[in-house]
Amino acid sequence: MGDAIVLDSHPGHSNTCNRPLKVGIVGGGIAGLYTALYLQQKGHHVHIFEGTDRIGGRVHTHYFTPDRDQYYEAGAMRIPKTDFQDIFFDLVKYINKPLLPEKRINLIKYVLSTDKNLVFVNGSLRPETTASNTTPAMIGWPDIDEKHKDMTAGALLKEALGRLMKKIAPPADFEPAFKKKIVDKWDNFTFRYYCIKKCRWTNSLVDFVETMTSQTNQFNLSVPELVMQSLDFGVKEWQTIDGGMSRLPELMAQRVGLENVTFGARVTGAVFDRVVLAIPPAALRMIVDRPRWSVKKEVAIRALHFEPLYKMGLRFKTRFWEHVDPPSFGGQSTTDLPIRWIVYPSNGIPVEDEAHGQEHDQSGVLLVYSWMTDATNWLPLTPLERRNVALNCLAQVYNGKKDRQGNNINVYNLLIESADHVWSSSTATGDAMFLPGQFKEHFEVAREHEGRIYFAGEHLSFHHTWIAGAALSALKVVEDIIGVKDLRPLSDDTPTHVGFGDQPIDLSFKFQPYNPMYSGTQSPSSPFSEYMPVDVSRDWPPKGCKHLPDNNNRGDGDEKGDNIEKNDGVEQDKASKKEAKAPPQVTLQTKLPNYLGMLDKSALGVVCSKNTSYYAVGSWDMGRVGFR
Ligand SMILES: Cc1cc2nc3c(=O)[nH]c(=O)nc-3n(C[C@H](O)[C@H](O)[C@H](O)COP(=O)(O)OP(=O)(O)OC[C@H]3O[C@@H](n4cnc5c(N)ncnc54)[C@H](O)[C@@H]3O)c2cc1C
Repeated sequence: MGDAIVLDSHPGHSNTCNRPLKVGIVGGGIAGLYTALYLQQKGHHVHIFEGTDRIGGRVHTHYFTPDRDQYYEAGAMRIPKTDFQDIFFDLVKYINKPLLPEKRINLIKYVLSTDKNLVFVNGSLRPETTASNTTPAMIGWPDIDEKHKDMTAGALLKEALGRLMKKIAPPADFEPAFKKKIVDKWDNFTFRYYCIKKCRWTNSLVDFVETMTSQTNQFNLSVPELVMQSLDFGVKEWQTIDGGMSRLPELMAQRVGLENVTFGARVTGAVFDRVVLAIPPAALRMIVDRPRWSVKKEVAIRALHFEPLYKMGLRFKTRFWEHVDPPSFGGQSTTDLPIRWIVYPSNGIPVEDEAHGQEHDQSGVLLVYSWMTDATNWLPLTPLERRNVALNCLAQVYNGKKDRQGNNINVYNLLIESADHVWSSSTATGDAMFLPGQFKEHFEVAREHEGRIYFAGEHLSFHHTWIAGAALSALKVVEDIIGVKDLRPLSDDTPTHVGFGDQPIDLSFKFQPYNPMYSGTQSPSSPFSEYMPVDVSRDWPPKGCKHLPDNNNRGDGDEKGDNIEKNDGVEQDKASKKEAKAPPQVTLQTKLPNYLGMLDKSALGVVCSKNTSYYAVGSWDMGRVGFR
């Protein structure tokens, strides 16, 4: 790798590195992609290893059909227009800038709530009220004193959070004020404790406000967590991406270059030179073949708390929620049923004169959304049971409601199909939401790098639970890697490329021996195979790559493995242990095509048996990916 000169003269974008770095990034969510884009823009070489066959992580639009508006957001779906989210809006500008107008990301209005949305609590529909305008008296909530019984849930929450919010409101500088006035003072306490101790509420009043404004047990999170979350939810203007939020990570990946992304590469060991682990703690914990870090770091990785999240999208023959009285054009209905929230799509809302005129009989998708304990409850059910529960709940809410022709709404008859995502079963398990003590004890240590290993992900930002948080954590990682403070986020005024010239990257892949335990596991058949139809069983090395002759290269079929690290990460059965002396290592020179993610087991098996007759691997078995 040759020397290079600093080329960046853009203010705030100076680069103290004098050579292009080769950075491996584990995780193709927003944090990994943002890190990759920024480092590339600075002239560094990146390669993303994504464990699944899909880019975007928790930004995940499920498309039922390719037709317009026939999708639901299984992950992120809405962005508040606040200063904290500037990094998101800037990123959209950055991505859009070089694109043709018809390819650009189009932000549309997202309706958070309307006064027509329904409230279904304590067994019946409350048509006269919205969730935040409901008082304990209206719905017969037990054990509420005279002073509070006619106060709305919204006003009560404002009362509780108001004095805390004031301490961090502008002109105060958010981060120092948040640390000093909120974290230092209140981090060891739950928000429930704060409401009881400071606001003199009863537990029953806390339960009422939590039921109407959030979901079960959220108020047992730390005070700073509730403050942080309320900051962003307190605004009126919201936006979403027309055509689905997944458009953002997909376009980011295209900009990074699909040849720089390997799919189906669940990393299980880390032997990197310089690497960014842009994965949630639950996934990091499962990388067992890695260095042990300080006690505090290890505790932080174990402890940082994630809450489960659950969403189901249901596609119906009509957008019946827009036809009933009162109609819901966007926003969400609040229930205390297992589904908790019914979220109506903000995309595809008919324009006003149409809405009041003709009947809309086009199909549409709504989603049900549970958080925390309410999300956990879906876990033990089968997909069919989950759909039955969701339909039963929707039927209770829409019982007796009629469409414009006067027909009863029958959700069972109207359903076309459904899909859901139990985030507790994914590598992320949900979203970061901190318990008492975690901002103070774990947050800073969790985001510090360990030598040349860096950590990114939404949980490592003050604004966790947001896409913006993931991007902010990535920005910090880039600052740490290149040794520059206060980098400006990517935006439409970011220079397209500040490089060190076109340097080839040497990538070195070590393949684990085939583990019979995994036989029969599904092959990560990548949707990208059409772009790169390389069959390495016939064409080795793949076009554009060549073996690099070096000491570590086991491309010669030598099964002694003299210069190769012994495989210690994967359990093998006795038979294969006898034969397997060491894993083969194949060193390739770039521009490396993105071939690993699309190969099936047999193809890779052939490659490896060409090198040694003992090994067969599938890309999901690829335990170690190394950068030299
Ligand atoms: C249901 C839900 C609703 C949300 N709503 C919103 C919203 O409305 N607005 C908003 O701004 N944010 C929202 N969020 C939060 C937002 O989606 C996340 O904060 C953000 O996308 C997280 O990005 P990340 O890169 O930190 O993590 P992730 O998106 O989780 O990315 C991590 C990636 O790493 C991969 N990976 C894990 N382990 C390995 C391994 N060993 N090897 C290789 N790859 C691995 C994963 O497959 C994944 O692709 C929501 C999240 C959820 C789940």
